[in-house]
Amino acid sequence: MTTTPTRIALPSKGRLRDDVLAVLETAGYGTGAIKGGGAMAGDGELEFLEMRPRDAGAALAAGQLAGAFISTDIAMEHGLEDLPTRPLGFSRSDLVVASRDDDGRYDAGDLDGAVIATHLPNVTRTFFAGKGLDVTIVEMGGSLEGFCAAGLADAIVDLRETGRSLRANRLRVLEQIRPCEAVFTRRHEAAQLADLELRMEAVLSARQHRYVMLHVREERLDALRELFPGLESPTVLPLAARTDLVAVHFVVGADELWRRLSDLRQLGATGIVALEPQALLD
Ligand SMILES: Nc1ncnc2c1ncn2[C@@H]1O[C@H](COP(=O)(O)OP(=O)(O)OP(=O)(O)O)[C@@H](O)[C@H]1O
Ligand SMILES: O=P(O)(O)OC[C@H]1O[C@H](OP(=O)(O)OP(=O)(O)O)[C@H](O)[C@@H]1O
Repeated sequence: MTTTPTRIALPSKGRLRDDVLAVLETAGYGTGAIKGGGAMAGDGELEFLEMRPRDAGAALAAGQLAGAFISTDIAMEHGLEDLPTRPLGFSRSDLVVASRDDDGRYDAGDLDGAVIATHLPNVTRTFFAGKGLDVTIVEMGGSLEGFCAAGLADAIVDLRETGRSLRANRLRVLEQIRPCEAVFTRRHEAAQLADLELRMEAVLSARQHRYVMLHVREERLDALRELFPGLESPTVLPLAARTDLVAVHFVVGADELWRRLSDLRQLGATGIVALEPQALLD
């Protein structure tokens, strides 16, 4: 019996591509054959197709894909927000409304009758309609900030990461619409997709944690548990030729480890090694 491959879109270029490929590679999907040249057959059950994220959003909305690596803003634009979605924690930005900093406007409510440039016409239409404002939308593919700075639009609906592009064009934020990041969105329930999500979950969770090994006096184990409240049952191992110390292995959040490192020292911990796990599932 032949099975139909489950088609997943990967970013063919742009900001999402490298991070998505890195997650897939760590999750054991060989990405060596993904070279920006189009389709890549996967393991016979999953087929990865390289597409612009925008096109992937449109294809997913049209029911032509099982899933896609896209972003919050693209999912909003194509009405995909109700599909099962896994945030990926990278390519974070804010979707904002911005206008020139000397135009006397103070919030988005000041834009009735205005011309708005955007890459996201549906999101923009819905946003202003929700406020009861009548605007003219100019859909663009290129840089929006310069267009607005030149007076060709009254405002833009665009992403802000560092704010550098807005500052360079003397624009300021009138309203934040919502935070955005890379996401995996799927349309189907399939075992291969559940497996992909589980593997990604393990990789993404592992990135936030550290596997810690250290030596400490046995009578300090309770104090160690108090330092890390989530640490109920660390692995405690004897050390060769040492009766005064034990080895302790445990997993903690990466942030928590750095916050507590000097406390660990004060507890008398030595031989501290922290590694990033490849996979972590509770
Ligand atoms: N400055 C940024 N900071 C963080 N994330 C961003 C930034 N710009 C874009 N992104 C995110 O990356 C996604 C893809 O953007 P990218 O520019 O790679 O593709 P695109 O806009 O579809 O490009 P093109 O239209 O040229 O194919 C966006 O939908 C957005 O979520
Ligand atoms: O707040 P910042 O860090 O400046 O990032 C925001 C900019 O990044 C994106 O554009 P991108 O750089 O992808 O290229 P584009 O201008 O060609 O759309 C976005 O459309 C903004 O223009």
